[in-house]
Amino acid sequence: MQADSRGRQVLTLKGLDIGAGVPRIIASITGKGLTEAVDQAQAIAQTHAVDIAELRVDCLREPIEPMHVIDLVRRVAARLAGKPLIVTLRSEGEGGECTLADADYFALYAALLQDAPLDALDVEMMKPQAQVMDIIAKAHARGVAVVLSNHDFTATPAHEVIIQRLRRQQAMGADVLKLAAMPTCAKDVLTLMAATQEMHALYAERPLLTMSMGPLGVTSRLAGQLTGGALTYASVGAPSAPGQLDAEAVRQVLGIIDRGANG
Ligand SMILES: O=C1C[C@@](O)(C(=O)O)C[C@@H](O)[C@@H]1O
Repeated sequence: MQADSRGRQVLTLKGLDIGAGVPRIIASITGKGLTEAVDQAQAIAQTHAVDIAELRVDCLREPIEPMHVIDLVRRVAARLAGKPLIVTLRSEGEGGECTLADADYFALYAALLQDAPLDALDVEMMKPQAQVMDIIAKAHARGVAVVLSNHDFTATPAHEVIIQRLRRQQAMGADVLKLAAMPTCAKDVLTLMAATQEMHALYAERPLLTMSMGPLGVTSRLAGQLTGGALTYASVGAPSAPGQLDAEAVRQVLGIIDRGANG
């Protein structure tokens, strides 16, 4: 990690700087089985539009057993042509398909940290705190970055609550601060963007990854240059959440905004 004069750190994963310059683009691998997941990894490797892959382990239809998932992560990582890999188990309560008990969620993450070639791990901040802190320590001991995440698929928290959660993630030791919320009106999208901008301007020492989901929220996924968001999700094939745009289109729009903003 390098830091600027205000203490903002740039996270580097596999030589890719996150938190400086144009926002980085993440695409999710949502395959229901090994072959589909590996094919998606290959497609992500081949497009210049995507910087980072996220493997959504919760989308697997096969039993989520450590040996099986470790093998999957190895095969996916081998196809990514050097692009960094985030591994995510998204719980049902946060918009995913993982129904594992917390003990099994953390046991699987601990097993992956032992044996799988991942660059970052997505950990839901609202899980039991002692276990969250333990897995953060384990990840850091292995040189794996932690994305602490929080999702609200029904509403957008108030401006102050968004900032509080992102600050808490930072205090807990996150390397990336992530919050996704569902807007019910245009103002909710502006709330998410304004809270991100304030967090970036006043408090953030780590890269920010925030989004307002669904069709109403698409502007938030393109607004990192304005709000200070360092990363955004976009799709290669099937989106992994509502409102994700095609990665090629997002790459173009981010380039246009960057050229306009930097002359
Ligand atoms: O947390 C997120 C963000 C996301 O939900 C989105 O809205 O783009 C997509 C998920 O795959 C990812 O894990």
